Amino acid sequence: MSDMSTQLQKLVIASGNAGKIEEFRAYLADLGVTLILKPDSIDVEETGTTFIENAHLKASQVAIATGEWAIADDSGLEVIALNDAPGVLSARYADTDSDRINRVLSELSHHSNREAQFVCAIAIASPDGAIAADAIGVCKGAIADAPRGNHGFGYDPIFLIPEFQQTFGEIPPEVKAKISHRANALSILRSKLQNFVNQ
Ligand SMILES: O=c1nc[nH]c2c1ncn2[C@H]1C[C@H](O)[C@@H](COP(=O)(O)OP(=O)(O)OP(=O)(O)O)O1
Ligand SMILES: [Mg+2]
Repeated sequence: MSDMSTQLQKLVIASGNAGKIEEFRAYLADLGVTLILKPDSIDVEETGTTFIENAHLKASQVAIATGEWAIADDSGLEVIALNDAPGVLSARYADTDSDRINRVLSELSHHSNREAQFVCAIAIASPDGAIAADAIGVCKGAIADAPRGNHGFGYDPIFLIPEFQQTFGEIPPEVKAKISHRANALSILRSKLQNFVNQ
């Protein structure tokens, strides 16, 4: 691993989520690495019980399948009053984004505690599938009474940042990029990557 600076020129984004991919492109634009998309044909089963396990699975398997470095993200919403659900099952909580949002809102309607956090685990794997670095980031907030705003993706319209009294659906993307769980995880990961990326 001593000559990584010459190895890491291309990086596959191991995700099929257009919202995440857009954020990765923005957050990693200054890395000086060519970002490539994962082919749709590579589909990794998320069999882990934690965000970090699933991030490792996605990064390793996409790296091996493409023969390139790969970066993966496994993330989700933890609602305190729902015992941290939907958690790792966030993407599988219902069939569509709006159904997933409605399920959280209806399950939370009986509770007064609306505290929640987004969690993001990120892993980067070398072409042989070995995990070179990983990191976890969180972003604390609360669940809004109803969806608000059109920015972002997934649960963003119901994720309220108390400091702004706005949801991630209302907050501009460049502000989300400073405070999100994904931004926090990537900043930790980047400090670990400094040894092998020219930045
Ligand atoms: O910033 C976010 N803003 C809103 N919602 C978010 C965010 N970050 C994660 N989420 C939600 C989307 C999905 O319901 C689940 C992630 O599930 P997760 O399996 O990691 O991603 P995914 O299946 O959508 O794409 P992929 O696995 O191909 O990367 O949490
Ligand atoms: Mg997924």
